Amino acid sequence: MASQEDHYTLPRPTFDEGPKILIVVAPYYRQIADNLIAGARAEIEAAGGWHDTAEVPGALEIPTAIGIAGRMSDYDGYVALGCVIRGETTHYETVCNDSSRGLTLLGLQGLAVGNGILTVETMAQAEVRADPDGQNKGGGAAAAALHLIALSRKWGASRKGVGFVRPNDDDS
Ligand SMILES: Nc1c(NC[C@H](O)[C@H](O)[C@H](O)CO)[nH]c(=O)[nH]c1=O
Ligand SMILES: CC(=O)[C@@H](O)COP(=O)(O)O
Repeated sequence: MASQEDHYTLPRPTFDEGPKILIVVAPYYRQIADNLIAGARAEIEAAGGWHDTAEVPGALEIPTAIGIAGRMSDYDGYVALGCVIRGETTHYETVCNDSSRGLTLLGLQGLAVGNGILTVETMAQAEVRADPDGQNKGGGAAAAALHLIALSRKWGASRKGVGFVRPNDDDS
């Protein structure tokens, strides 16, 4: 099995104007969430960006919250953070699959979304992946959003994204 250290990481993008990013986090496991948030914030700040943070009860609510923010605000991108740990039933599959699919659909609608929702079997697996000095999945999710924002700007999209029209868009 390939180790996490083996994969390639794109160079951090640069911006003339620091992007404004909303972090939406489900602190179902508080300490895990706090580590994911720390990693994401550090990555956004290193790129010269700004961040706000919103909490939702669980991973299933993250896509809905980002969808609401996408219609009601003008963030350049979004970072989804959470931790789903398998229990006794099949609910794990629902939470994992529906949260990730919801984020993918939002991306296909034109939002720049990085997915940092951990889907793991044990708390130990979550801890090493959330640790900013470990696998830093929160930082990785923020980096993904930053790269998508940079591509949007490179290809000429307005700050309001492409295709995700808000009711109050002045250029809609
Ligand atoms: N088991 C986990 C959940 N479950 C809760 C759901 O995400 C959702 O909030 C509930 O079904 C109400 O809609 N959420 C996590 O983030 N992590 C879990 O391990
Ligand atoms: C991922 C979940 O929803 C899970 O933690 C719920 O636990 P259970 O499957 O034992 O009800």
